[in-house]
Amino acid sequence: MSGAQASAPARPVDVAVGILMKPNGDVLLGQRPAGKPYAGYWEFPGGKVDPGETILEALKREFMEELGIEVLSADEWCGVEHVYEHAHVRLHFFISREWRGEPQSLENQAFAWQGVVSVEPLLPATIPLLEWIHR
Ligand SMILES: Nc1nc2c([nH]c(=O)n2[C@H]2C[C@H](O)[C@@H](COP(=O)(O)OP(=O)(O)OP(=O)(O)O)O2)c(=O)[nH]1
Repeated sequence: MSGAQASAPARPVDVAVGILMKPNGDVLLGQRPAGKPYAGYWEFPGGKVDPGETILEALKREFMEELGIEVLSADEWCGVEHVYEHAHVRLHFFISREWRGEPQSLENQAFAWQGVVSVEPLLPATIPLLEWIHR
């Protein structure tokens, strides 16, 4: 392989991310479990889109797998690309105000409802979103 090929950026991986928002503006954050890159960092729940899945389908699947929550509706809000050492990701952020169920820690992760987000550290690509949410 030539040097040019070796350093070419990998195609971004699509990630579906959901911001559950209560009527009072509180949002749900989760802490990345041990064994994943950036373990212990806080993020909005979500995960990678599987082949053949729409982004919304991935969002619903991840919320069910991680938290036992059925997302009833979600609006696509914004997209952010970020290059980490472990991956180049394209994050698709959705806001949901309609879901069924209470969050459960199905992957042994911590989670927290936050008004003013005070958990840390946060995943680097997620930090700017917190400012935008409250605008
Ligand atoms: N869920 C989520 N991922 C985020 C956020 N911000 C951010 O940079 N990411 C990045 C971290 C990861 O590189 C990627 C999500 O991939 P992941 O590894 O958590 O996905 P997954 O649950 O499908 O993981 P796996 O099955 O491969 O273990 O997106 C965020 O707010 N929420």
